[in-house]
Amino acid sequence: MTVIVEQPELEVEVVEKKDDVEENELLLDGGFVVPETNSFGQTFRDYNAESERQSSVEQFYRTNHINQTYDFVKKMREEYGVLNRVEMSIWECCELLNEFVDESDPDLDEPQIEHLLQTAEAIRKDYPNEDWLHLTGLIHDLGKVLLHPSFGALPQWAVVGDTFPVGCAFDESVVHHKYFKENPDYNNPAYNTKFGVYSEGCGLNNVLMSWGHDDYMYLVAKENKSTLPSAGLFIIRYHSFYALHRAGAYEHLMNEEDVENLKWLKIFNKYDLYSKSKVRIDVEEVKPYYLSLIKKYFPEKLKW
Ligand SMILES: O[C@H]1[C@H](O)[C@@H](O)[C@H](O)[C@@H](O)[C@H]1O
Ligand SMILES: [Fe+2]
Ligand SMILES: [Fe+2]
Repeated sequence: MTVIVEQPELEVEVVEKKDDVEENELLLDGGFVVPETNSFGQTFRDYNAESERQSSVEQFYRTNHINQTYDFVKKMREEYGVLNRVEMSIWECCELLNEFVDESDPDLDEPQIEHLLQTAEAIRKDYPNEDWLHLTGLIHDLGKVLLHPSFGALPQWAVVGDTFPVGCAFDESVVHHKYFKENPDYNNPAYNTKFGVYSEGCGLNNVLMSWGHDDYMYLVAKENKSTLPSAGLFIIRYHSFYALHRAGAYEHLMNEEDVENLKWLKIFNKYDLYSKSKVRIDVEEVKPYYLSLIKKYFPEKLKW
């Protein structure tokens, strides 16, 4: 049986700068006001700025870059792709994330559930009609449950942080690129050329990405037959792929569908990144709305 899922239309709107917006804030499409500083008062994603998190974030990336090899990713995809660990609903999973703080994130030290709700609510304000995008905001980081003991308590380097393809050369634009020199694939001629094991336009679906919460959550959504549109699944799967959506690297691996979906990912990224703040959302107040979306796009219980 073929299920045809309607693709959302992308309307690009140019928004005039409002008078009441302060000079140091940037207005982007959708009307979202991008703050200049993160919850520590520093510029976003500045991996070299001296801050209380700088050195631990750098250590995080060192371990991540050394250990994310082609063989490691293959093994993890096989092991976790079978989804035989836990049965639970999407909301139960959101609650599980309450106890984790992401060690790779220079901008936020709040529990993850705060970040999920902040992202979803910020999108909802600017794109009230795209309910699939609100839900995508809510669930995009749920793959971080891999940190939980019932998922084997994976180390942070195998769960969070920016992602990148394995099986071809690591692009210079990947954060803390220098640490790849200690990755065994770095000197492997099968994996260290521009295309490596891939070919021009092969499509990201055929590219192995470093293992973490993105690809895992994509597998969960797909295997449990979520009816989210392909742009939603794409966002979940590649939202940490900053080398692509920020720096434009690896475009030679994309196919036409990727090019379309990337437009939505770029929109999504602003909300994912810039909604990080100390502003608290009242969980109980927004919960009924998100439960209704979960019901629309997911089965009651999912295999994880
Ligand atoms: O530190 C962050 C965090 O782990 C996010 O969830 C991930 O999507 C980002 O790409 C990463 O840089
Ligand atoms: Fe993420
Ligand atoms: Fe996120």
